[in-house]
Amino acid sequence: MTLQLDDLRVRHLGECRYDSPLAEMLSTKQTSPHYVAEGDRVLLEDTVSMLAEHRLPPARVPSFEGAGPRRKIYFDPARVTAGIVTCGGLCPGLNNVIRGLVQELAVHYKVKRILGFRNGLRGLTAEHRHDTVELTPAHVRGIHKDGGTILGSSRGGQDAEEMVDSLVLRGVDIMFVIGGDGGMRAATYLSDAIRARGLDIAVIGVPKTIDNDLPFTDQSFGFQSAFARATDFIASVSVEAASSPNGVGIVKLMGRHSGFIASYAALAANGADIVLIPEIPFAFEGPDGLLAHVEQRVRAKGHVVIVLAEGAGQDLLDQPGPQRNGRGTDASGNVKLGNVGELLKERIAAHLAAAGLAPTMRYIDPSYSIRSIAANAYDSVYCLRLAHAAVHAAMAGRTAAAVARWRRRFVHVPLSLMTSRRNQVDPDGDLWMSVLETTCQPAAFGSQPDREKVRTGFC
Ligand SMILES: Nc1ncnc2c1ncn2[C@@H]1O[C@H](COP(=O)(O)OP(=O)(O)OP(=O)(O)O)[C@@H](O)[C@H]1O
Ligand SMILES: O=P(O)(O)OC[C@H]1O[C@](O)(CO)[C@@H](O)[C@@H]1O
Ligand SMILES: [Mg+2]
Repeated sequence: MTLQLDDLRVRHLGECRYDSPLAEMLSTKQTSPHYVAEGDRVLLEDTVSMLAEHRLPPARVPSFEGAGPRRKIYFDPARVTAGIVTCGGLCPGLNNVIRGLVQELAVHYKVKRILGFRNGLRGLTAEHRHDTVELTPAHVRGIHKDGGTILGSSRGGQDAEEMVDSLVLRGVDIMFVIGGDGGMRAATYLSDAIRARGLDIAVIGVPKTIDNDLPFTDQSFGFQSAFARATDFIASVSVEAASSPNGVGIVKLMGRHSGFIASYAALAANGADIVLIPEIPFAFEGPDGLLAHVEQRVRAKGHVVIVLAEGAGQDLLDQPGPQRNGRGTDASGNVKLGNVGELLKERIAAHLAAAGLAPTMRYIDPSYSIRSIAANAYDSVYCLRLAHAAVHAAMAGRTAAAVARWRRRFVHVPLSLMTSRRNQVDPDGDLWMSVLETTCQPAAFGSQPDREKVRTGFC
């Protein structure tokens, strides 16, 4: 199914009748390479051939509504209450987004009441709906220097109707949901339940996750900070491996079912011999299997460095059964991953010993170390600008939408699209080509069962 222009339209709560306090700032604004004027749109596709396939005039090809302040807004700032919640795994930049939201709401729109709901969407259940914190610029002044989230986060499913009751009881007009695929899914259910009740409450998602597994955004915030931190561990394990006879350095990195952190960290560290990601299955055995390649690298250079995405090789661990992997799911329904790092260590150590290359194994699993840090400079700016875009969207009455950066422009993406599929590394894309060019590893290790085609199109 090819996306059409109407698939990318964002819902508006109604006519914007109030003058925006930022209207004066907009008087001279027009579209340029550095600004998307009100009413203009950002193309979904950015190559001549992809655009030509539509055989449509520019105004009809799929495009996103540009983000940014509007001259007229839907809500009366003097009477608005905003709510903020952070959900799912921690991610560098969460506090930066909270700070940006509060600053833009309070300072520029003069919104007087901003409620922080605690510990993820459980903070919107009947049990916790009154345990909120009033957020003011003074309260959030220095939080951007800290990792984590001052509001707390959690996993688990909550009832949409119960959450809507909380918004009504607390008088919330705008709800900002900062979350990953799960959080965006929850925001979708929340806005659906609000619409079914005919309520005038805007729900705006701010996509978040170190995994970068969200579609329709160039990168999710926190991803750059996480993979930058991961390069430190790759550097350490490379030193250990290079300083030991038949050294084998392995770093296992987060990313769930997407291999972006492993791919980018390996490219940034630029010293890995092998990168293993969930999107590309691998076999241990056989003349072109992984073990033969590891042995060849150890014989050639005396050591080997492997960057392993935590979601790689799950098929080698999976047992048949209802959850496919037999390990069940977490409170949010995410499949629990098996420890492919342990399997890799065992198989490589045994193979090299049998080949007469007694190995020195060095294994690092940074785990939470790459996501509990503060945002780096890039993500700090990105988070602040996403927060500004989210406030402008909400005040202009947009809802059931996320703010995202798409081809360098800030845009509004319907939540239904944000949850339509998982963003994964395209085995036929240029990122993976760069990894192969850097590691000189083969495109595949061992004879592959038919690889589950990674859905990398727009839909
Ligand atoms: N299928 C779902 N239906 C309703 N709500 C959901 C669903 N999945 C997740 N949620 C809600 O979203 C919250 C966050 O989801 P999850 O724990 O999967 O993390 P996430 O938002 O995907 O972030 P990350 O991927 O960075 O960990 C959950 O606590 C739950 O409240
Ligand atoms: O926070 P938990 O429940 O330990 O889950 C860890 C998962 O969360 C993430 O950090 C973000 O989704 C994944 O990369 C990782 O697999
Ligand atoms: Mg997720």
